[in-house]
Order: sequence, then C-alpha cells, then structure tokens
Amino acid sequence: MKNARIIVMAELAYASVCYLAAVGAMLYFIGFVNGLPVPKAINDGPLLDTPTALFIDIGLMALFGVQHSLMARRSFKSWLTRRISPAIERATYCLATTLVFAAVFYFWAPLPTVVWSIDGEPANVFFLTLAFAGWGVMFLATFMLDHFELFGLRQPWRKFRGQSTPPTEFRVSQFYRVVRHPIQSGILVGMWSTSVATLGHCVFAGGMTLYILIGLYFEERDLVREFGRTYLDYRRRVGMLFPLPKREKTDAR
Ligand SMILES: C[S@@+](CC[C@H](N)C(=O)[O-])C[C@H]1O[C@@H](n2cnc3c(N)ncnc32)[C@H](O)[C@@H]1O
Repeated sequence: MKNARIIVMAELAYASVCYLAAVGAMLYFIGFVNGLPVPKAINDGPLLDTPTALFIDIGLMALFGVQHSLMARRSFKSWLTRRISPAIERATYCLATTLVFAAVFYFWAPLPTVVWSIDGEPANVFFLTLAFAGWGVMFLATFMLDHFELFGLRQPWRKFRGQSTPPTEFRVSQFYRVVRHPIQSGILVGMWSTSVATLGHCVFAGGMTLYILIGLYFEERDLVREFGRTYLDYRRRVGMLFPLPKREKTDAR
C-alpha cells in the first residue's frame, strides 16, 4: 500500500518534470522560429553548403513527424501502456516531443538565403505583433480544451487524488466556436508571421505546416469516430483553421 502511494507520487513528480520541460520547449520554439534572443535561433549556427544543410533540416523535420505520428497511434499507446502506467503516457509523449525538439533546435543548420523581406521597422513590429497574437491564441486555446491534460499533468494528479478518468468531453467553447483547431491556427500564424523569411525558416515552417495538416486529418478521423454526427455537424458549421465567411441565413419555409 505504502509502495503504491510512493509510485503514484513518483509518477506525479515525473509528469511535473515533463510538463516543465514541454512548456520550456514550447517557449524556446517561439524564440527559435521568430529569431528572438535564444541561445540558437533558426538562422544561427555554422554555415554548411545548401544541399547538406537541406538534408539535415529535412531529416530533422522527418524525425519530428515520425515521433509524433508513431506516438499518436492507438496501437503504440496500447503497447506503451502495457509497459508504463496509463497515467504517465501523455507526459511521456510530451517528454519525447521535447527531446525531439531539443535535437531539432541543436542540430538545425541555417539556410540564410532570403525568400522574402519586407523592409522597415513598422513591418517588423507588425509581423512580430501578429506572431505573438498567434502564440497567444495557441496558449489560451490549450486552456479551452484542458491545458493540464494536454501536457500530461492532470492524469497522474487524478490518480494521486484517487479519481477515475472521465470520458473525453466534446468542447466547443470560446475559440472552438470560431475555428475547429485554434491551437494549430495559432501555431501557423505564429510561425509564418515574419517580415524576413530565410530558406531555413520556410523549410521549418513548411515542414511543420505539412505535419499539422496531416495530423489534423487523422485527429478529425478519430473525433468523428468518437463523437459521430455531433462532430460532423460541427465540421460543417465551423472552419478548420480559419473562420468560415458568414453564410446568409436562408428562409427555410
Ligand atoms: C493537441 S490537441 C489539439 C486540438 C486542436 N486540434 C487544436 O488545434 O486546437 C489534440 C487533442 O485535442 C482533442 N480535440 C480536438 N478538438 C476537440 C474538441 N472540440 N473537443 C474535445 N477534444 C478535442 C483531440 O482529440 C486530441 O486528443
């Protein structure tokens, strides 16, 4: 009994460390992609020839895609939860994502060719403000779903309190009334809002965008499976990443 309590507390401590690491990685991500003063941003690092740098960067994006896709599979989750407690499965996913991000940031090879550049301080301020609006939407949207569950902390906390896991609720509050995937909308706006984009920036943001679109295809397939007609109806009414133009109300008589 005492041992079981110690294990539950250790799981909670592990999930807390994973949570802090994941939030740190998310903050570093923002600094990395927006060229803010972090130890190594997207255009920093030793210059390699373009084919070598492209090979490394595309490989890093693929590594992220493989880790994310593999760990999101139901079959992988059931394999993992036969080996570790289900209470720390999500925290482990967050930790693995953090480690992959750390590798991406560390090994990223700069590709400094400028793809677009809009000169002037007003443009810099405008795009940085837009980027931060995107990151703000992303951050707030995590709370509109369940921030601590998404980052794997709520599950061991429930176990610690002796509470069972309630079934997943379908949520359509606040931003989720306007778009179906505000977390991903925020990430897209945050990544692409820049007055100067290098080739490296485009490879990173392009790779992430591709992954987001593929990931959303599978996420929505699961959501339709889980919530059926409710989700199909929601999908018809609400835009995926950006709001749908308002339709004229037709008189149904
Ligand atoms: C990282 S979150 C991203 C959510 C959403 N794609 C977004 O960009 O805001 C992924 C989890 O959110 C869940 N999810 C997505 N939309 C949801 C909704 N409207 N209600 C409840 N859960 C949702 C998915 O099932 C998945 O487990």
